[in-house]
Amino acid sequence: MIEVLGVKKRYRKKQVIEDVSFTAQKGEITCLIGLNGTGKSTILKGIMGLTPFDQGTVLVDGKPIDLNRVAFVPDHSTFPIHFTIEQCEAFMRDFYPKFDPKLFARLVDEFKLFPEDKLNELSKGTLAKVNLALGIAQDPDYLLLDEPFSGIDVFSKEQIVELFSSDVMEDRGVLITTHEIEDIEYLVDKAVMLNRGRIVREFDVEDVRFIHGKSIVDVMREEYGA
Ligand SMILES: Nc1ncnc2c1ncn2[C@@H]1O[C@H](COP(=O)(O)OP(=O)(O)OP(=O)(O)O)[C@@H](O)[C@H]1O
Repeated sequence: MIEVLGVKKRYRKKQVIEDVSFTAQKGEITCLIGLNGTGKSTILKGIMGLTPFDQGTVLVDGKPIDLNRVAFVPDHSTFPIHFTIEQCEAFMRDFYPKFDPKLFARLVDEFKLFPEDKLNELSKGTLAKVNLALGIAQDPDYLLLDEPFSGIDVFSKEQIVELFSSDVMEDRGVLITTHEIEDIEYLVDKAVMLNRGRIVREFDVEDVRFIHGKSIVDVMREEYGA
């Protein structure tokens, strides 16, 4: 389980995250939900230590984060744009001892990627697939995904959603931010709803669906008044 405990983050004078606590379980998909600028990416980057929180603690299965067990897939590529996909893979193999070339090859095949393609020649959606494949192939226990559907066409989205419910993701804990809730609604176990850097609702998606007959978007309408 990822435990985020009482974290706070300020950028200059602006308090962006205010005392946020939640958990994300292994084997489940937890979705961080919120309108633009509510602090979702800041929380993912804070968990990874990329932009550390000012206060609070993050524990993964009761211990400080181990980057061999938690992978982060940002909404942009972190590699030099002249790199080919296979150069990215080679870098990841050197850097992450757990990187699984067979799993990467499977994802390359499923996403119909060409390893010799350079990143700067790829469409936004294809680049998102490369990032996702590189993240999953780290074989992490937990995967943090920042807007994985950003700029992705409807069929590619379907492909990624299918992947989420396949053996590739089995037993991994996923913490995801997305504005495209409808696309993954039925896969999400838990929703953590933020507003202006605070958690306003945290709920089991299935409970809310069966007991109250509400979708995540229904709850968002109530909360954000849209
Ligand atoms: N490096 C930074 N310096 C200053 N302010 C920042 C920085 N990064 C983010 N912020 C601010 O922090 C707040 C939260 O940003 P964040 O990117 O976490 O929101 P988000 O919920 O992921 O938004 P979106 O849905 O638009 O991606 C915003 O007001 C943003 O302007």
